[in-house]
Amino acid sequence: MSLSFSAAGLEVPEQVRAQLLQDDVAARLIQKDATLWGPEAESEAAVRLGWLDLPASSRSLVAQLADLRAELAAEGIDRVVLCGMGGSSLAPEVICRTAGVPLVVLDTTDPGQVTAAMTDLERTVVVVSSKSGGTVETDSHRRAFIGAFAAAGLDEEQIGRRFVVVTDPGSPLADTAAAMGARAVFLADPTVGGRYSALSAFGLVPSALAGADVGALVDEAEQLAEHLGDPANTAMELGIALGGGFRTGRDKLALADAEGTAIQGFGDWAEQLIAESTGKEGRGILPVVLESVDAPGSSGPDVLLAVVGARAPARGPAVGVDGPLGAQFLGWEYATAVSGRVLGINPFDQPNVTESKENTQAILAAGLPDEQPLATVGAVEIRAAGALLDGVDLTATDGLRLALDALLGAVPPRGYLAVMAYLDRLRDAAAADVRAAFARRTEHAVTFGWGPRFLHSTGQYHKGGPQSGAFLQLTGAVPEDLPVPDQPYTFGMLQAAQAAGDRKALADRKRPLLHLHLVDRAAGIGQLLDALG
Ligand SMILES: O=P(O)(O)OC[C@H]1O[C@](O)(CO)[C@@H](O)[C@@H]1O
Repeated sequence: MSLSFSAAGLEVPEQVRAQLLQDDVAARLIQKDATLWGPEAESEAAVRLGWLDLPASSRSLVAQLADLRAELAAEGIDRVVLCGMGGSSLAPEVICRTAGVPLVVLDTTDPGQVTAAMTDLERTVVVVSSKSGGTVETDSHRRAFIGAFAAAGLDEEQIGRRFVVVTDPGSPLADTAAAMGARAVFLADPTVGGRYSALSAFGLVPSALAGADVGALVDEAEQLAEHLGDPANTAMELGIALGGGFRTGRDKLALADAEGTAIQGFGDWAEQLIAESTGKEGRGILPVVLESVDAPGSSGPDVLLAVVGARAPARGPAVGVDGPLGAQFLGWEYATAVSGRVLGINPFDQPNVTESKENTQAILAAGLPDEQPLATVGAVEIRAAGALLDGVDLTATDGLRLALDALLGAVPPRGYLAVMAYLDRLRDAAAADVRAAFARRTEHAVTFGWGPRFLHSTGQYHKGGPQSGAFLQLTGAVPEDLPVPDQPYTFGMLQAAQAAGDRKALADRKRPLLHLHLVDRAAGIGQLLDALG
């Protein structure tokens, strides 16, 4: 089966469909017509449409990866750790979860989570994936693992053999990989952007090494690719729904895996694709990843529900996209590119992501800010930007709830609340429950992201999209920090600088922001959930 599309209760302005048809968008897209997104996007689009070729061009990787997996297995190496951010790790995570094979994904700077990944080293291979080769999180992971292997007694040559690298040709990481004698280096197609790279070496290498059937993924995508020139193909229908939903005020896309579907966690991948592609120039579609189809936030006046792995629920407004994972990846990429044309933006750049990165670097160089809490309630230090908490009695017994209510009250009409947790997403997993707890208390869309991972995803939308967000930042105490070898900072300092850098980017935009620092993470999360009822 390829991909099927269904919709319920969604009224798409006829003009959206008619215009796409009249402009011959389906045929022009598969011919890689870089003029589809306007003159300003043309030069970027000209070097960003290679993802359309991947169902054919990635096939040669399949046998090569099976051989590499067998070679590693023969040496007793069967545990795969993937270091990569955003487009360099989100697809492998969905692929491996869906296939039910273990893959340790490191897309964090949390010292506890990084330390916990450095176990079972005798059977571990580390895949370092970075398109640019310059992403600080990924480079820090690479350094930490080199240190850990050395501490375990491996010599330089043996250490190099524990690394597999995926990067673009000519990137600094390609040089580093050669210098460290990496076991294998996969140079990806540079005309494929990070969030469109699921079916490239970025998606396939770690997944295949972990044991997923990547040949099947390529087959599934290829079956859909054959139809993409058809003006009424299913991916085009999805693109029309996304763009048409936006035009009718449904600019929040609630994403859920269908109950019982084999596909696991698709929303986290689609979130980056949609947020980074469309959230710019003051507009965009905000993806809201739901815990289930019926979770709070699945409906609302500005919400379009998208169910992955089933038909659209009759209650609508909703779309359903059914079909295997390989086809889903390609179909959503195509639909996002189409919706970019409807929105009138360039779906291939991420102009506001560098800002937080630059803030992080500046803070690391200048030293972390010394911020004093406005109040401490149990395990939670309350900090805020601007006048958000003016007049709020934080000394009251329910001071924390009052602060949270003040934040909710600051969400503008048709706005959203973003919860951003710079915590350990395994040990502090309960923090994610905050999303549904908030969503039960408000009509506004509520999103949740783990920092710094969301900086490479919804972070673009927060800063480049409509300025209608209110933000809750969670940070936590670091009981045991971890050095980043040969750098003047630790993981804990990097994590804190990333959080502070993003606070600055949001404060510069005068966005309402509440910062809660959990001096005891588990107790603080519990308190927060209690306060939200
Ligand atoms: O693969 P890289 O270059 O390390 O980038 C990781 C991620 O960072 C971003 O470039 C921007 O945050 C994403 O678009 C990308 O997927």
